[in-house]
Parts: sequence; C-alpha cells; structure tokens
Amino acid sequence: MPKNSLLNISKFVAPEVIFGLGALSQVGESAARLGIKKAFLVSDQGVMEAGWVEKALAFLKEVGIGSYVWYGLTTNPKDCEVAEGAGHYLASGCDGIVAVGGGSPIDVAKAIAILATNGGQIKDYEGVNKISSPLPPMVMVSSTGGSGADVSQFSMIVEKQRQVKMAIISKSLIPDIAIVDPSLLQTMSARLTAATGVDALSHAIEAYVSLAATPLTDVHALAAIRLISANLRESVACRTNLEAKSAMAMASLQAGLAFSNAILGATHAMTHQVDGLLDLHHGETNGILLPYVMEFNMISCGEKFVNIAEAMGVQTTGLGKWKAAERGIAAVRRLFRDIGIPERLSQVGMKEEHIQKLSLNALKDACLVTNPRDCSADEIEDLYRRAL
Ligand SMILES: NC(=O)c1ccc[n+]([C@@H]2O[C@H](COP(=O)([O-])OP(=O)(O)OC[C@H]3O[C@@H](n4cnc5c(N)ncnc54)[C@H](O)[C@@H]3O)[C@@H](O)[C@H]2O)c1
Ligand SMILES: [Fe+2]
Repeated sequence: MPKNSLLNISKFVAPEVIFGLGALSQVGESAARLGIKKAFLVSDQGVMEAGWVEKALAFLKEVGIGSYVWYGLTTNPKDCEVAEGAGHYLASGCDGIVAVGGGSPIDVAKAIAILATNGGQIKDYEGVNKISSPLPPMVMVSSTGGSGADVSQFSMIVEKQRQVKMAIISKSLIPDIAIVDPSLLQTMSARLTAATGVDALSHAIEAYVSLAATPLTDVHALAAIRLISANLRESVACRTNLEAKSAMAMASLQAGLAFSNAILGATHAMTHQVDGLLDLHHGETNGILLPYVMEFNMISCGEKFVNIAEAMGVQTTGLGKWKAAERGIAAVRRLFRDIGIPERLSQVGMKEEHIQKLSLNALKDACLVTNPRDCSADEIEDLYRRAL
C-alpha cells in the first residue's frame, strides 16, 4: 500500500488560525479568549523597530490585558537566551505568552513556555515528545511569511556549546492561536523576503516528498508551491504589493501546516547544522542546498517530482517522467537566482574543513528520518561538497 494511501491512519494537527490583512487587531481578543490577564510578549529588535510590537500592545491594552515585553534574542536563537527569557517570564507574573515576530521569537516563545511549566534546561527537551506538563496559553503573530513556526509543532534552538541547532518536536508546541497578517510583511527588506520565501518553499517541497506525507499534508504542500512560484518574485520586488504579500503569507501558512505534520528532509537536516555553525539566515542556506537534495532524492519518488514541476509552472505534457522532474528542479534554481539567493555555500563562509563534522551532525538530525531517500554520511558529505 502506498505510504500516503487513504487506507492508512493519518493524523493532522493545527492551531486556530486567523488570517488576513489587519488580523493583528485580533491579538487582544485572542489572548482574552485564552484567559490571559497579563501577556509575556516575546519579540526581537528588528520587529520592535518596525513598529509591530507597539501596535500589538495597543490591541492588548484595548481589552484590558497588561503586558511585559522581552526581546533579548537573536536570529538562530540560542539556549542561553531561552534561559534568560524563562527567568523573565517567571518573575513577571504573566500567565500567557504572545509572540510577535518571525521564526526566531516564536521558537523562543515556545521554548520559554516549556521551561515555565516543565523546568530544567532547554536541551533536556531535544527530540520528539519530551514535554510532559501542559504549557501556558500561546498566541503567535508571525511577521515574516516564511518559518511556519506559528503553526508548527517545532521549536529550533541553537545549543551554543555544541554549535548545533536542536529540534524540539511535540504537539504541545502547537500554539493555541496563530495570527497571520500579511501587512506585517511590508516592512521586511528584499533580502529577508527572499530568504523567508525560500524557507517556505523548502518546507513545502520537503513535506511533499516526506516519508510521513499524507493526503492532508499533500494538499497544503502543493498549494504552497504554486503560490510561491507565482508570487515570490513580485513580493521581493515590491514591499507594498499586498497581493503578493498575502499570497506569500498564505503559502508560508500552508507550507507550515504541511511540514508540521509531514516533517521535513535532508535539506533541513543539513541546513540546521550550518545554522548552528555560521549563524546565517536559515532560508538562504536552505536555498543553496535544496536543488542538490532534490536531485539526490528524485529517484525515490519520480511522480511526486513531476507534480512539483507542474506546481512550479512547468509545462510537462510530452516530457518523460525524469525530464519533467529535472525541469522542476531547474525552475526552483531559476526562481532562487532571480531573487538573489547565493548559489554556493563557500559564498556564505562555509569551508571544506567544516564538512565532515556537519555531515555527522546532520545524520543525527530528526528531519533526516523522513527524507524519501536513505542517506549515508558519505552521501551527505558529497551533497555539502557539491553545494560548496
Ligand atoms: N519552529 C519551526 O517550525 C521553524 C520552521 C522553520 C524555521 N524555523 C526557525 O526560524 C528562524 C528563522 O525565522 P524567520 O525566517 O522567520 O526570521 P527571524 O525570526 O530569524 O528574523 C530574521 C530578521 O528579520 C527581522 N524581521 C522579522 N520580521 C520583520 C518584519 N516584518 N519587518 C522587518 N524586519 C523583520 C528580525 O528582526 C530579524 O532581524 C530560524 O532560526 C529557523 O530555524 C523554525
Ligand atoms: Fe525552515
């Protein structure tokens, strides 16, 4: 029986989602509905400067919710930042968490929630299903249209000492309410828009070919690929193109629903290691690696790669399966080139001497388990080398 046959049991988890231009205005009502009296608002410097935190605070105040703002985190957030944030949460008298930001603040907000009710250190929760006590109520407002962390069961935190990005995976990490307001994407730079859009496309493609894909995740993954292929260029080109921003926000959301349930693959397993070592934008590294991993994975599920090609806008009629699949990968490469994603890992600081350690760590990453083609350490090394 095919792995994603309707005859199999499949599960799909998702938070309540509020989507649309102006949806940020629902943050107060959402927090109130969860019984939050004082919100611990997690964000970061860039999102604060863009003015979105001030707006969220006003909406919380409107419904009588007090708040404590903490934004002491960086991109590729670190375990020490989570520990500091959890200390602030426990001392603040807050009874719920609101994040306003991209994947970094959202992941830290989830990690703070874990420590707040489960104690210990964040590294104790690395892996699958390590959380035992329920978490405080969580409302996540995403500001990047890329990570999908606002709907996912993941939190990604770098353990500084090991220079490894840990995947913490648990259904407890699915927020109660996700607010997706495409207007927030207007303050992102073109480079950030490109990198976050590439992250979303990597989520959709990896989830679609994942060994854990189901009919429910396939629908979202393919829809996300179509939206990204048709709108990412325009979204990068113009900050105020609200149609393109809304399409990218929806794509990120659907890619998030797909990968949260189908998990990911070798691209992410390899990118997480580079994130831990070099502190680059996660989306750019994914963009460099994804076409190489697609070439490697293609033989495991040719038909799916044809569907990806079609979702990327490739006319496949009359082409054989493998030709069509290759054209899909070429379409991904062309999109990334058009929006200025670097093509080689050496351009972003990676060196030959890093490859062996990164490959061994990638082999242990939880995302590799669902890659459609088995990967040995040598094959991962080879993929890093091809992308170098
Ligand atoms: N938990 C998950 O399911 C999941 C999935 C994918 C990625 N991630 C993680 O998410 C992180 C990346 O998240 P991201 O790509 O959303 O970016 P990010 O949260 O790291 O933010 C990147 C930069 O963009 C700025 N920024 C964010 N929104 C902005 C806006 N609207 N206007 C102006 N500036 C803005 C931030 O201040 C920051 O400087 C990585 O650490 C990655 O591992 C998590
Ligand atoms: Fe990602």
